[in-house]
Amino acid sequence: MARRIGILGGTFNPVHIAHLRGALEVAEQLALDELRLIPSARPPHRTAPQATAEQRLAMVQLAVEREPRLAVDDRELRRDKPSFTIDTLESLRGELAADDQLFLLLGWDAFCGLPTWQRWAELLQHCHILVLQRPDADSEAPEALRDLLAARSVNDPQGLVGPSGQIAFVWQTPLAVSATQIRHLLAEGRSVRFLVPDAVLAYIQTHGLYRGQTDS
Ligand SMILES: Nc1ncnc2c1ncn2[C@@H]1O[C@H](COP(=O)(O)OP(=O)(O)OP(=O)(O)O)[C@@H](O)[C@H]1O
Ligand SMILES: O=C(O)c1ccc[n+]([C@@H]2O[C@H](COP(=O)([O-])O)[C@@H](O)[C@H]2O)c1
Repeated sequence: MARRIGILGGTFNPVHIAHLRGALEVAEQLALDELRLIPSARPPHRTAPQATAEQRLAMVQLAVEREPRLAVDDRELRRDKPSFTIDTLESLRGELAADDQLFLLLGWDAFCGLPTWQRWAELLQHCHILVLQRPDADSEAPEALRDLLAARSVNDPQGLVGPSGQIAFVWQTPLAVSATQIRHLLAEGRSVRFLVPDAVLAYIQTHGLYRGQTDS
């Protein structure tokens, strides 16, 4: 039987409750067999984060360790080049059966940036795209995405058929939390308790991450 696999890529600098809650809610709503969080080793559109790829991976591993619906995939740390999503999808597809369904989760802000991604027009050959609403983001889709949305979007994520090729919007509990906000709070010496899992908070404290810096 075809499997249903979701992936959420991110810099996860650090991973926070909106990533985790969104991933869990989508996994439940779409009855996914697996939802993998994939830390970006070298985020293509950002300056290098202060936390190393290994530290960001470790925080994601701690965050999901007691949640059987969520898993971590470290393949982007095993590639010695920028973490392009098309490469990740091609590599995943090489491990799946042809009829397995692959769902790429993107927050609204990430989705709006799609036309700037490496070989972006090929992404839907490998996966469906699930767009997560994000309360802290602008609402207009860029012009470059209008035709794609008109041709490929379906109203109900339950209506996504086949292994790849369509776009749907998914509901998640709106959480206006960002990693930027968390880094800023930590730089100011303030608490981020309840914005990240306790195990992630302990890791940040043990490794002295995000102290005295205002970004990245
Ligand atoms: N609060 C949120 N609600 C919905 N989606 C989110 C939220 N925060 C992040 N995402 C999505 O999760 C994915 C990974 O995000 P990322 O690791 O860049 O976190 P971030 O909080 O956006 O980080 P930063 O503040 O450093 O830009 C992206 O697709 C992003 O849109
Ligand atoms: O493939 C690309 O060109 C590309 C460009 C920008 C971002 N991405 C991916 O999008 C995900 C979210 O990125 P970010 O920078 O918002 O954390 C993460 O998995 C990145 O690797 C991918």
